[in-house]
Amino acid sequence: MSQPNQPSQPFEITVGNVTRSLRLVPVGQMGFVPLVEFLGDSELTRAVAQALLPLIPEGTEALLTVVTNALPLAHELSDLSGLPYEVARKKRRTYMQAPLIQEVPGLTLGVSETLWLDGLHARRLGGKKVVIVQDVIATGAMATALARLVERSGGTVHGYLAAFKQGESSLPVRALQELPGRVEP
Ligand SMILES: Nc1ncnc2[nH]cnc12
Repeated sequence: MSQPNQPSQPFEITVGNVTRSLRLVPVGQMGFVPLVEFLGDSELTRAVAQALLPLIPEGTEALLTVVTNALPLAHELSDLSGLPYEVARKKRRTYMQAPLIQEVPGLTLGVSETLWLDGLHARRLGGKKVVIVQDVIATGAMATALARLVERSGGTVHGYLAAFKQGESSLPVRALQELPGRVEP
């Protein structure tokens, strides 16, 4: 059943020669936001990674992302740039060794979450200049939690890259485009 105040117009984005109509999804009190989906869309993922490539700060030595939607993007960016990447999980896995555990307060598309970074992977970030890679940076809560994981791993945060920025966060984010933070029905 469609929701009473569902906006009917999707939000259109173009990156390189790829255009997508993003459907608007309801989020808490924010109204509706255009949903960015990289999963299952290798064409958009590649176009975004290619566009982000020149935005990777000089001197970057590694990338850090978080499951799930940003993962294909980080993978593609790693492939194009030759930079290694690490991935924070949202579930504990039994094979993790001394994982770093980091709480993320309330997120745009959900409630609070916990991040898990395998100790073996954390060690690979040690002493490195690390750039955080995300699909969308909205409040910056996830980006800040990832930054804490970098610091706790002994690395330094060298920048924040996102395909899209949404609303105002105080972080120095490099993004391709702005998404409307709230779409009125
Ligand atoms: N618009 C959006 N699409 C996908 N993931 C998001 N996370 C926060 N905002 C988002």
